[in-house]
Amino acid sequence: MAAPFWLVMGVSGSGKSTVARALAEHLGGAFIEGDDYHPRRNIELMSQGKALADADRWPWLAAVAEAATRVDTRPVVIACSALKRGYRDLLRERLPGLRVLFLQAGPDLLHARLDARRDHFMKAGLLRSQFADLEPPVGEAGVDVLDVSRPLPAVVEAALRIAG
Ligand SMILES: Nc1ncnc2c1ncn2[C@@H]1O[C@H](COP(=O)(O)OP(=O)(O)OP(=O)(O)O)[C@@H](O)[C@H]1O
Ligand SMILES: O=C(O)[C@H](O)[C@@H](O)[C@H](O)[C@H](O)CO
Repeated sequence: MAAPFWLVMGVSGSGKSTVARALAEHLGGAFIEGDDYHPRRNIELMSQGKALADADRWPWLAAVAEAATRVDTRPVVIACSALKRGYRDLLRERLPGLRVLFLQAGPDLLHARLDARRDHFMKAGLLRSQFADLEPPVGEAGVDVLDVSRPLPAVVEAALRIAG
């Protein structure tokens, strides 16, 4: 049976929004942009170049999960950093059958992509803290790893192959 929920996760600049949106479109599902569910204070912190702490993230993750359950369409494809194991466990608990796509690339490449990105509150300076917080999901149930150092069409094609 097709998975009802997909989490596209990784550090800032790994391509979560881009890949999740493309995947949702190809699967005929709904797309949820995790960033839309941050409390305003979180956006302010990140805009000031300050990393979020666990306490800032829990209410956000709960809001993302709730938004996903409110959507009627399936599958629901969610772009959300979900950097730590505990964050993913919260999402798994609330979104049964959740499949995870982990977008992986090195800091230098992602730094360059963030530097080139315009009009976004999240700047490349926070990348170091993102990698420091990252607990790769490798070995957790229902996880696939995508090498996103490749050009976008190849990444999307690989994501579609995984999603069937
Ligand atoms: N495979 C790729 N090759 C080249 N550029 C890419 C690729 N994937 C994404 N990008 C570009 O990298 C930038 C970051 O992508 P995107 O905004 O989707 O990442 P994100 O993980 O959602 O970031 P954030 O968490 O900060 O919102 C964008 O400008 C996007 O167009
Ligand atoms: O978990 C976090 O540190 C943050 O929430 C970020 O990852 C942002 O949501 C996003 O990735 C930036 O656009």
